[in-house]
Amino acid sequence: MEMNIKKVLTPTPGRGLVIAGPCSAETEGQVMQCAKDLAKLNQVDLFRSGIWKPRTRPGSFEGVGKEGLQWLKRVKEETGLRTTTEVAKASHVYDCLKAGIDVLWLGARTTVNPFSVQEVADALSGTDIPVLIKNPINPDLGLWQGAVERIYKAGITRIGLIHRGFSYHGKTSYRNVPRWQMAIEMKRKFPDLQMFVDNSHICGRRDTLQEVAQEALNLNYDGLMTEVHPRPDEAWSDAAQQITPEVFGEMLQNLRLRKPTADEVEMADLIELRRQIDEVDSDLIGMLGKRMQLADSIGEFKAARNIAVLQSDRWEAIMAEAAKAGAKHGLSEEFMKSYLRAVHQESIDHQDAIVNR
Ligand SMILES: O=C(O)C(=O)C[C@]1(C(=O)O)C=C[C@@H](O)C=C1
Repeated sequence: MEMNIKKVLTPTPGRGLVIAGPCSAETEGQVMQCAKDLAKLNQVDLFRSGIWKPRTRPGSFEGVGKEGLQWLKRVKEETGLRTTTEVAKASHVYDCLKAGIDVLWLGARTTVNPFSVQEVADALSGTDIPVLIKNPINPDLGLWQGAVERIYKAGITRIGLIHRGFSYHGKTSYRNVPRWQMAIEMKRKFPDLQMFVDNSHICGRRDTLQEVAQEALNLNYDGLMTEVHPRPDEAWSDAAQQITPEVFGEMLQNLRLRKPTADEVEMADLIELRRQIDEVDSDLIGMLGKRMQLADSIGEFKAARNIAVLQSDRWEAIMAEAAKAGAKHGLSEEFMKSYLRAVHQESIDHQDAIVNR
C-alpha cells in the first residue's frame, strides 16, 4: 500500500524524542505534579497518561474516565506540554478531540482486534490528529501492519509506532519480550513511521528500563515512551515499572543517541569491513548448500531402506557439540539453538522431498 506518512513529533537535533507520564491519571494533583516535574526536565516532547485502562481482569482500577481529560487540558495550559492518551472506542476518540488532546494512541489490546481498530479509524475520519499504534499483544506483524493501514485509510497521515513487547508464556526476565526482529521488520515495511520503545511495558520493572531504552536507541528508534509517576510505589496501576521524574531525568542523561549512519570519512573503513562480511556470508551459504547436499544423500539412503527422517539421538549429539563449539567462538547459546533449529528443519524438508518422491 502506497503511503505518504508524516512525522508525529518533530525531533530536536541531538536528542531522541521523549514521551513520558504516569501509567494512569489517578488524581488531578498527581497528574499536575508529574507534568510539572517532567516539564522541568526540558526534554519531554509529549505527556502521556491513561484515562481509560484496559485491565486483564475486572476489579482492577479501570481509569478515571472522561474527567481526566480536563486534567490533561490543564497540563497543556500550565506546562505547555502536549498530551496523549489511549483510545479504544469511538466515544474515547470523540471525547479526546473535544478536550483538545494532541496525540492519540492505540493500545496493544486494541491493535490485536481489527473490529476495534476499525471503530477507532471510523471515528478519526475527517480529523488530522496524530496517532501512535502499539504492537499487538501477540507477535503477529500482520495485525500491527493492518492497524497502520486502517488508520491511514481513515485519512490520518501522522502515524507512529510504539514497540511495547509481546506476551510470552515461558520464563523470562521481561514483562513482555521485545522480539526486536519484529520491530525491525516493521521499520523495514514502514521506513517513514517514527518508532518509539515503550520500555516500561517491555521491562515491567525499574532496574532494566535504561538498558532496554539504550538498546532501542542502538537500533535507531526515534525515541521512547516511559511511565513516570511522582510516587511510583503508590501508583494505582503498574507500580513496579514506574519511576520518579528525577530518576527518569537521570536515565535520559545517561542515554546515548546514535548517529543513523557513518559519515563520509568513516564510511571508507566501514565499506572494507562490509566487503569482508559479504565474503564470509558467501562462504557460509556455500557451506550450508554443501551440508544440504549431504542431507540429500542421507535422504536417498533412508528412502531406499525406509528409515525415518528424524533421528533424535543424532540430532541431540549435534546440538550438544555445536553449542560447545559455538561458545568457543563467542556465539550465544540462544543464537546456536535458533541457528541449529533452522538448519535441522531445512535438512528435514530436503529429506522429506526425497523420501516422499
Ligand atoms: O543423520 C541423519 O540421519 C540425518 O538425517 C541428518 C540430520 C542433519 O541434518 O544433521 C537431519 C535429520 C536428523 O534428525 C538428524 C540429522
